[in-house]
Amino acid sequence: MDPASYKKARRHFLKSTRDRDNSAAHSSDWSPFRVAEKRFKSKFPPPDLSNVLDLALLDPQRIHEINAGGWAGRPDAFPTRRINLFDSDAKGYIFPHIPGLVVLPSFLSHQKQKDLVEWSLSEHSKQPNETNLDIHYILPPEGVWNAYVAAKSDPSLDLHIPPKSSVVLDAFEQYQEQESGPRQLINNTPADSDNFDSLHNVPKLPAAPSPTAHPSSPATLLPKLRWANIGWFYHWGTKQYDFTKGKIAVHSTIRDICKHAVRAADWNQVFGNDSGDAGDLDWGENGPEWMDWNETYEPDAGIVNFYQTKDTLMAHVDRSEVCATSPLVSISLGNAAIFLIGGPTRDTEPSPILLRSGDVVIMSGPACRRSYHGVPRILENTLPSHMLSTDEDQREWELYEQYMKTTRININVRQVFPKGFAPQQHVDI
Ligand SMILES: O=C(O)CCC(=O)C(=O)O
Ligand SMILES: [Fe+2]
Repeated sequence: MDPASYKKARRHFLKSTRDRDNSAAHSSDWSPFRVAEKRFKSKFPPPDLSNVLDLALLDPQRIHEINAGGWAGRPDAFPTRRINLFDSDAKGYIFPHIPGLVVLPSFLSHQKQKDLVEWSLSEHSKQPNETNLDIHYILPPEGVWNAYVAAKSDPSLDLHIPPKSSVVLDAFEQYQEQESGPRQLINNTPADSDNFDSLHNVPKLPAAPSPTAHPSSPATLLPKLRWANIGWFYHWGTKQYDFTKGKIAVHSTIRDICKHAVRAADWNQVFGNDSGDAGDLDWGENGPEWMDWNETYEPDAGIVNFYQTKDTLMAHVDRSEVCATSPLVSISLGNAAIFLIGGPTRDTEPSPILLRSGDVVIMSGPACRRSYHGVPRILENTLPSHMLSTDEDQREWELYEQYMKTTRININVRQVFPKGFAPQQHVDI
């Protein structure tokens, strides 16, 4: 080795050793949740999934889907219990150490999964529903997906979507631009019925558009679509809902699926006297509410998350909803993911669960509903074959298939207010 190459190789070796030592020093400070996130994020070497719960392995009809994707966990990674489901051929599972978590693998038919992908992109990701792209771009009314499809079929219809920062700002907007500093992590106060008025009165400034965004085609913006709001508007800056913008009804397709999932679960097995630790939960002043969910559960907010295979969702708690115990229903579509769920702080060791297309997760009750959770990994190349186009839908589905090859969609639906509660009657809106 010539002296220059030797020096270079040595520098590289010393640097990588130093980096390793530094990260080792930090890793002792990492919370168990952070350690798990790091482990599942790793591309080289790929993560070991032997401690990941994979309930699809219990279903002979899903063996092809599991083998084709090349990733599998274990059906017994941690203790589970089967529960009865009403009015559904699917199966339900609960977990003694996470009271209130219910997983319904394959709850949605293959056709329903395709319908929901279509709904998420074509019907929902456009005005009046807000998306992350609306913060930075003046999107056409048909939304980024439909603009992309139109340009594919006729290139003369391709658009240059202008960024908002190129638009001349009025004085008020300029003032807001100056006010908004670097992005800060906001630890929001958990909402409840007593602090509703004070949270509602916190000013909610619009997010500042990126000054570096430039005119872009729908095809370049589509992979940057990250979320689309459902129902009550969520304000990311304060992590609170903004009731001044009014309410958009939750689409009947989504509402029906969520209600069906909540009615299907036998809540007596989840929270009743024979449910072990779940019987000791602190439900707050109104006491246990699960007995009434068949009547009182009414979704009114949520988000559609779009993940490209490199994307992750860091550990968080969804605590902006006044209803702190009512079910949150979460639908997985497309590529599979590792979902981590822990406890009230990041110091609880999280349980990893492999979620596949068509699976539904319900987070409910005082413990689970306010537990840390996140998605550290989308498992690449796991789009199941039933999400590919068929002879019949070849033309319409081709672009969906292409997009979904690198995508996972999660429809995450919540209840902010008790059924029938109208915030307009409590504050000036
Ligand atoms: O993608 C998921 O499975 C979870 C999403 C989530 O936790 C959220 O949107 O709050
Ligand atoms: Fe969440």
